Amino acid sequence: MPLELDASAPGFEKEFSAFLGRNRDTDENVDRIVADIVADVRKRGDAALVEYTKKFDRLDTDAKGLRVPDAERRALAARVPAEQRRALELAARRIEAFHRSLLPKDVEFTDTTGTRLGARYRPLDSVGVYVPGGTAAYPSSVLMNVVPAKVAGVKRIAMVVPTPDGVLNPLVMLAAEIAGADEIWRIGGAQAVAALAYGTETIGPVDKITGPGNAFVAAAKRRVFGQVGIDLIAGPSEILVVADRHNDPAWIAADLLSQAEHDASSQSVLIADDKEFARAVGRAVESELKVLPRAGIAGASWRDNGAIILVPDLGASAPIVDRIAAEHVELAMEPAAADALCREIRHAGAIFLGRHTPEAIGDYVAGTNHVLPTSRAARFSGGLGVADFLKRTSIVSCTPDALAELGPAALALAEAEGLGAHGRSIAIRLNRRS
Ligand SMILES: NC(=O)c1ccc[n+]([C@@H]2O[C@H](COP(=O)([O-])OP(=O)(O)OC[C@H]3O[C@@H](n4cnc5c(N)ncnc54)[C@H](O)[C@@H]3O)[C@@H](O)[C@H]2O)c1
Ligand SMILES: N[C@H](CO)Cc1c[nH]c[nH+]1
Ligand SMILES: [Zn+2]
Repeated sequence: MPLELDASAPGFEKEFSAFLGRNRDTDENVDRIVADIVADVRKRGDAALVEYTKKFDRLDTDAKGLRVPDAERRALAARVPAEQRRALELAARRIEAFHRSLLPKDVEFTDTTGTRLGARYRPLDSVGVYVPGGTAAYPSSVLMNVVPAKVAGVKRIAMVVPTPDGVLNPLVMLAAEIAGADEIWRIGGAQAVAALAYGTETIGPVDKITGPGNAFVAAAKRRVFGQVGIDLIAGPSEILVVADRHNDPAWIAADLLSQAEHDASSQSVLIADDKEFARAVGRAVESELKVLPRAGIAGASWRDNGAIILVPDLGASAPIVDRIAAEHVELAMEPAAADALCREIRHAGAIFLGRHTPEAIGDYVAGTNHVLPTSRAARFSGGLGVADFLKRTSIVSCTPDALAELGPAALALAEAEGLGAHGRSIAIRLNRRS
């Protein structure tokens, strides 16, 4: 059974804080293992990459064999049945359309002094896209990363994906083809992140690494940040369902398990205002676990990281939702109630409204991005978007009059900071001594 909490009970605050404080993806062990792998790949390049790929993915190849040749990609992609191809194409079109709408516009602004100020956006030169593949293949994650990178105009997109036992997934290859990845490398985990960050003899380094992954991938991204940019920490998946008693318990159970089945470290939480309904959902989860293909992973996740929280009033549950700051929040209630609660929620990666918007629709075809912040990172971060593949440059242009107006204040501040050369570079243009 998962943890059961009652928000009206006296010990709630202590138990809830302990639940929030649990660390599912940054335990010291993971960090230590990842530190060694990253340092080793940085030092020994391809030789280390090949060794770790053999150890973790059971792929025995030399460095040349790590790159997927275009012909192999095409041959595999051609095997994908028409229905799945159409589904991927539909998803790609919808993701592209939504992400085009997120493209920021350059800004130009002239203030009252005549100073021209601007901000312009330019695409990154190169990105490395991590596509998970350790326990399941994620063609949808290929689209979620590569399509926005293309919309932004990134020139070089290097995709990495682990291939357990050396098996390449045809749908992942097709998704890479549809979205337009430039390079595909069959590597994963911390070693892939390190190779993208520092480069090896065969893999050119990139400027930024994006994409979700397990705890090892998330820890590696944290570690290489600074050498390269990273998008956000998109680790083991999470779902928080706020459901009233008018839902079918089987629907809610299915939603909770949809994220539990990703990873034993995933987190599924139910917030309900009716004890009998919450119990019925718990029973429905147990019965669904008897037939689910990934029941081992989903069951472990539900029992170890799951929670059922009883609240007196769902309409007032936003503060609890915010403290969990989940990757996905589902509001399974009447549309007006869902809209009202949605307005109150401040911390969530994505919010799904109403009884007919299961989170899984956002994983695949809604058009929004499924690479979203986990481990409460929704407090300070949103999901992956076009902006992650762009950088902003500020532009400043002063006329002589504008400099004459603004210069004295800058000069005063430079003098206050004791930075003489700063002051001089302004004063010299104002024909003054500083
Ligand atoms: N938050 C999001 O937006 C989002 C989106 C999609 C997927 N996900 C998450 O991605 C993850 C996918 O995980 P996965 O494991 O299937 O694939 P993965 O590609 O993330 O990880 C596989 C790699 O992990 C490394 N690894 C595994 N065990 C290791 C060990 N003991 N020591 C060192 N390295 C080890 C190996 O190198 C292996 O290649 C799940 O946690 C899922 O929830 C998150
Ligand atoms: N739910 C995952 C994000 O947390 C994304 C995904 C990919 N495939 C299925 N689901
Ligand atoms: Zn999912």
